[in-house]
Amino acid sequence: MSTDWKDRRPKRNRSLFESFYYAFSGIFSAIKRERNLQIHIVITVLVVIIGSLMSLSTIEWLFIIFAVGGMIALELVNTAIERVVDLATAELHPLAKQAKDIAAGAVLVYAFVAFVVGLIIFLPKITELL
Ligand SMILES: Nc1ncnc2c1ncn2[C@@H]1O[C@H](COP(=O)(O)OP(=O)(O)OP(=O)(O)O)[C@@H](O)[C@H]1O
Repeated sequence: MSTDWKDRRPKRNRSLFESFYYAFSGIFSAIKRERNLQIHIVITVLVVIIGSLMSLSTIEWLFIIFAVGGMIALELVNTAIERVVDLATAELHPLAKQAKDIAAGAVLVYAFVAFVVGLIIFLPKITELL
């Protein structure tokens, strides 16, 4: 079996530090270009501020961390899929459409879950304040 693809890959990471560096530069380049990711970051900051003001329990913080962290991670994966699809074809193609729409669907599902988690945690505290 040909291993030609291995020779065409960019140079392998030499150290753990370099791997982190590339991962962080990927995160920053996605944040710079993707409006949805910027919105998620703003929401995350707001949720952390509001959560701190409402003194959430440890369990509540754990759910919030999984909700917002998972949301950002999934949006990064969605962005990576969009890039690969655009790299694979500049033409309109039904499979390219499916790949992008399914990845966007995954983000939508998680966004709904995160929203429900936020409602369950914050709604009772907000109604208590009113
Ligand atoms: N190569 C393609 N072939 C067929 N349909 C495509 C292709 N590229 C994009 N589309 C369709 O257009 C939609 C928008 O794609 P586009 O790449 O412009 O935005 P996006 O980057 O997916 O959106 P966002 O960044 O807002 O999540 C896709 O969800 C898909 O339905």
